[in-house]
Amino acid sequence: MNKIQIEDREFEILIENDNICKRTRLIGIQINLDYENRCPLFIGVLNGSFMFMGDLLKEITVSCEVAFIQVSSYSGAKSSGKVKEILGLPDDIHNRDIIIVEDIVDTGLTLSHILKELYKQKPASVKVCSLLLKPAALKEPLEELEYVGFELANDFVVGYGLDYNGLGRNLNDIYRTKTVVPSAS
Ligand SMILES: O=P(O)(O)OC[C@H]1O[C@H](OP(=O)(O)OP(=O)(O)O)[C@H](O)[C@@H]1O
Ligand SMILES: Nc1nc2[nH]cnc2c(=O)[nH]1
Repeated sequence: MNKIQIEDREFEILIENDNICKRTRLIGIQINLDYENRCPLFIGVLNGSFMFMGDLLKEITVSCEVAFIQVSSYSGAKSSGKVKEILGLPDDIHNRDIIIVEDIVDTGLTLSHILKELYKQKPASVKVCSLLLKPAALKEPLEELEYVGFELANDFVVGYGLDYNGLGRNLNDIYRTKTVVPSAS
């Protein structure tokens, strides 16, 4: 299935599931080496990370724990407008080795916010593992970004956990918005 339609948008295939699995296996091997004799706590950022987290964890052989958080945006009472709240953040991460698992890092703003909250509990270490990264969209460098599956251009992508209007998360492959070729006139 090279082209798909979700609501008003057409998408074309970008990364096949086979390649995602191969890359995930390599990331898993690297994490197993880096965390030998440690017990990292993997924290997945919902909703998008659920599929990557599941497949990544199958490759992890070191002793580890798993948790999930969700970052919700809502209009707070503050006049500054949007406030982001982190739901489900474990409160016992002092001195723990944390690996945050994301499906995608785009501007990096979501991660920056999560990292700021995590550091308040003084963990031993924090690294980020993201399946996808859009380097050109990053607002500022993220030194915690240690494991990256694929670097992308600034296209909107869906599938393998990522959604368009809530749809497409169940797709096995990753698709990008089809480039519209202007018709000659
Ligand atoms: O780097 P950023 O520009 O902050 O974007 C990255 C965030 O966007 C997506 O989540 P989204 O808010 O779409 O929620 P979802 O995971 O529930 O789809 C993704 O899962 C990241 O958490
Ligand atoms: N589905 C989806 N969510 C995102 N969040 C940040 N960038 C993206 C993207 O390209 N696709």
